[in-house]
Amino acid sequence: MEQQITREDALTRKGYKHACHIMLYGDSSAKLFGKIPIKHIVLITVIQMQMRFDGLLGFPGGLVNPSNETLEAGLSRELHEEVGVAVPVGVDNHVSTCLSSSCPGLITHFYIKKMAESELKELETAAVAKATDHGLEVLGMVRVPLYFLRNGGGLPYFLSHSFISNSRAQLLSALQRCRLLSQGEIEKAVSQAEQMRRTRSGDPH
Ligand SMILES: O=c1[nH]cnc2c1ncn2[C@@H]1O[C@H](COP(=O)(O)OP(=O)(O)O)[C@@H](O)[C@H]1O
Repeated sequence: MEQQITREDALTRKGYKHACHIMLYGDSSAKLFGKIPIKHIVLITVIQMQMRFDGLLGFPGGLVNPSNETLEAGLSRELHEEVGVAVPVGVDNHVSTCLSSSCPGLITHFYIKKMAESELKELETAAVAKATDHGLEVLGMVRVPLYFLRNGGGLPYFLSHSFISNSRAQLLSALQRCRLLSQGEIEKAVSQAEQMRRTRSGDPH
């Protein structure tokens, strides 16, 4: 469990690195196979370093040096490199700050921004066509499937993949905070994903 601290406390601590990541999401009227409502688009990026070596998923963003720029300006700069368009981020988009348990000396800041479906689609196109990091640090943008299909398809399968740092916990708390899924649906997805992980590893417990 990551230790939560305030954004202000984080900025007074000396000797820490700061990583800022963001969940960009929006409502969608599209339907999968013409019948399963997509409801919401949640973008999450696959980052090159993790993809090359262990295939991890994470949110767009990166390291920011608060002595050179504000956390939000640094996050906007990282986003521009990764998605190829300017995405303004403000303090009002900040949702949590944690001391990383997996990476000592790292503080992770998490942000959420709601966008229009048209803006998200433009961003997905630009991420391939214009982003300087495309094919390098970022291998591609993927959408999180927020629905349930038969045999664990959709969100449970997605959650059974590997995620960098605390990004999986950030995703789950954001789904709840933004009311994109009910608490019961989130618990169902987490338990089905856990079951899949056990089945794959051959561990029945
Ligand atoms: O989506 C995320 N949520 C939380 N922490 C993350 C996420 N992605 C990466 N991190 C952590 O932040 C650190 C720096 O992130 P990233 O690799 O995106 O920055 P960089 O591209 O500037 O090197 C990583 O080493 C990892 O521990």
